[in-house]
Amino acid sequence: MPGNWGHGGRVPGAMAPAIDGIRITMESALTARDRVGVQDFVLLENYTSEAAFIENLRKRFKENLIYTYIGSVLVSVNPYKELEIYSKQHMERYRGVSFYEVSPHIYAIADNSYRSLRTERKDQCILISGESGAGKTEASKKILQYYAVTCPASEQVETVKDRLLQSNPVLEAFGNAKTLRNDNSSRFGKYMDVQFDYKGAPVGGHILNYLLEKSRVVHQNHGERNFHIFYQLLEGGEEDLLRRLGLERNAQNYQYLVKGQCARVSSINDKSEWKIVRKALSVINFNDDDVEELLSIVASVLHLGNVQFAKDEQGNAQVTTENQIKYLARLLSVDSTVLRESLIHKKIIAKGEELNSPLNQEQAAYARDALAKAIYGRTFSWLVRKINKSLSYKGADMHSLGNASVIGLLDIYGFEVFQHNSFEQFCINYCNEKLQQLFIELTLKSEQEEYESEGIAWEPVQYFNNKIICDLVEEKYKGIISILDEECLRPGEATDWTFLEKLEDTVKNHPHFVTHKLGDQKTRKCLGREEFRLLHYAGEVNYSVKGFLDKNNDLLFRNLKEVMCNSGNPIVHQCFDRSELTDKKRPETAATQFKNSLAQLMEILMSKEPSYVRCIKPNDAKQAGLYESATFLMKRVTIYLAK
Ligand SMILES: Nc1ncnc2c1ncn2[C@@H]1O[C@H](COP(=O)(O)OP(=O)(O)OP(=O)(O)O)[C@@H](O)[C@H]1O
Repeated sequence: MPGNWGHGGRVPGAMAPAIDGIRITMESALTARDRVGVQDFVLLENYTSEAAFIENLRKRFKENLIYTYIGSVLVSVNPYKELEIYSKQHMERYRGVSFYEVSPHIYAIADNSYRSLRTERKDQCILISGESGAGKTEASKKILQYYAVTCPASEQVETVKDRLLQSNPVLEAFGNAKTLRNDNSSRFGKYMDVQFDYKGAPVGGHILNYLLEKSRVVHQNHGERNFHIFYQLLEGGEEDLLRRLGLERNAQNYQYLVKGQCARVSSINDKSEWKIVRKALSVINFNDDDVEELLSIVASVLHLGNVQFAKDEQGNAQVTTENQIKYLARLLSVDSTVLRESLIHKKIIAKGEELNSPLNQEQAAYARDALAKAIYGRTFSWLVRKINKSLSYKGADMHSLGNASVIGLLDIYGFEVFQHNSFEQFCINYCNEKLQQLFIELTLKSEQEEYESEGIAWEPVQYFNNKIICDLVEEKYKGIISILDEECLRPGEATDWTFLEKLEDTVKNHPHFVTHKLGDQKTRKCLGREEFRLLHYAGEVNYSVKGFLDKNNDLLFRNLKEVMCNSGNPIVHQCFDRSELTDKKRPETAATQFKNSLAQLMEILMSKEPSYVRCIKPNDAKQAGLYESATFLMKRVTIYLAK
C-alpha cells in the first residue's frame, strides 16, 4: 500500500480496530528484540507527540533497530557502522512477505514496490530523502542489491544486474566528494529507472542526472575535497599511466586539490577505491581506449589548475607555465598555441569584425577555471550517457517488457544549510521544496480529499503547504529564478548586488523572504548585507548572492569553446558540439535548466506509485551509536511526519 498515509490507507485515530489487528499481526511475528519501542509510529499511544516520536526512535536506535515505519513511510536512522542486517538470508526473509509481518526494513520497501509492480501492474518509484549524510545513497544501493539478489535471473539478466550495481562506484568516483557533512557526499542528483521484463527480471536501467556541483572542481571549502576520482587516480594509478598523463603521485602538487587542505582522509582509501572503479569501468563496457581518453580529461583538469599567469608591461595576462600547456595540448589533443592564446584572449565582434581582446590576469584565471568546470561537468554528463548505453534494454522487442515495467529510485541531494550558502544550496534546497510539494500532493492532500469524497470520518492532519515557497522561487516574472535570469540577460552593468536590489524590490512583502535591508533589528544581526534569507519548509537559510550571476550564466568564452570543439579526444569532441558556435540563441541559464529538469522529474514521479524512505542523521559527528535528538532535520522530520 505505498503512498498511503497509515495502515489501511486511513489516518491514524479513525481506524482503531484495524490498527489493533495490525498490532497483533506485527507483534506476533516479532522476536523480543524487535519489540523495542513500537515499530510503527502509528501504533504509539501518543502518536502526535514529538517527544514520544523522538524517544521511540532513540530507544530503537540504541538497540541497532534503525528502521521504523510511519504507516508505509520508512524512517531510517544512519547507524554509521556496518550492521548484520543485509545478508542474503535477510533478503530472503522479506521476499514476497507482507509489509507488516516482518520488522521494518529497507528490503520490505523494496519488496513491496516490486510486488505492487508485479501484481497491480503499475510503475513504481521509491523516493529517498534526508539531509546530507543521512544515508540516502546507501539506501538506494541496498535496494538495488535486493533486486539483484532476489529477482529472477538468466545469463543476460546477470550482466544487467552487474552493470546496474557497478555503475555506482563509477558515478560516485566522478560525482561524489568529501564534504564537512559526509565523507562520500553525492554532489549531483540521481534518478534511476530499473526496468523489469514480464517475468519480473531486471533487464535494463536508465539514469537521469541533475546539476553537478561543478564549482567544486576549482574550489573547495576548508575541510572538503574535490571529486574522489582525482585522488583515486593519483593514489592508485599505475606508474606507466601517470607518466603518460604527466602526473605526479602527490595531490599537494595540484592547485585544484589543495584548496580545502585535506587531500588525505582517514576514512577513505583512495588506492583501493581506484581498483574498484577501474574494475567497474570494465563491467560497464569501457574498453581500454575509453578509459585512457576519460583519464586524459581528468588529468587535463589537474594540469589546467596549475596553469599560472603573469602580467606583461601592458598589464595583459601571459601564461608562465609552458609545461602545463604542453601536457594539455597532448591530453586534449588540441593545438598548443591556439590553446595558450585562447586562455589569455577573449574573442569579441566589433563592427562586424572579429577581434582578439587581451585579458588581464584575473580574467584569464576566470577563463581557465570556467574551462575546467565546463570540461569536467560535460564529461560527467557524457559518463552518464555512456553508462545508460551499457544499461539499455537489449531485448529483441520492447513489448516483451509488458505494460508495467519500471521501478524508479530517487536519490537526490538533501536539504543543505552551511555557514555560507550559495547558488548551489539555493538550487538544492529548491529541489527539496519541490519534493516536499510532491509528497504533499501525492499523500496528504489526496488522502484527505478521498476521505471527504467518501464521507469517512477522519482527523484533519495539519500540514504546512509549501507551494508558496515553490512559487516564490519558480514563478514566471515574479519568482527568484526569473529575476536572476533577467539580471543575467539584461544589457548594462548587472551585478550580484543589482540582483539583490531587484529581489528586494520585487518580493519584499513575501512572508518567506527577507534581507538585511528589509529585516527587523533582530534579523539584521544575523543576516549579512550581501545575503537574502528564505524561510524554507525545513528551516531558515541565508544565501550569499556572491557568484549568483556568474554561476547562473555559466559562460565559457567562445574561443575556448572553439578549441574544445576541435579536440581530437573523442570524449571532449562529443561534449562540445560545433552547433553551439553557430547557434545565435543564448543558452538557457543554469537555474532555468535546473527548474525545467525538476519539472520533468516531477512529471515522471507523478506517473508512478510512490513509496518513501526518510533518512535521518542521528548526529553531526558521523559517529556510530551517538544520537542527538536535536539535530536540524530530526526536528523537521518530527514536525512533518509525526503529525
Ligand atoms: N545503512 C547503513 N549502514 C551503515 N552505514 C551507513 C548506512 N547508511 C549510511 N551509512 C554511512 O553513512 C555515510 C553517509 O551515507 P550516504 O552517503 O548514503 O548519505 P547521503 O544521504 O546519500 O548523503 P549526501 O546527500 O551527502 O550524498 C555512508 O558513507 C556510510 O558510512
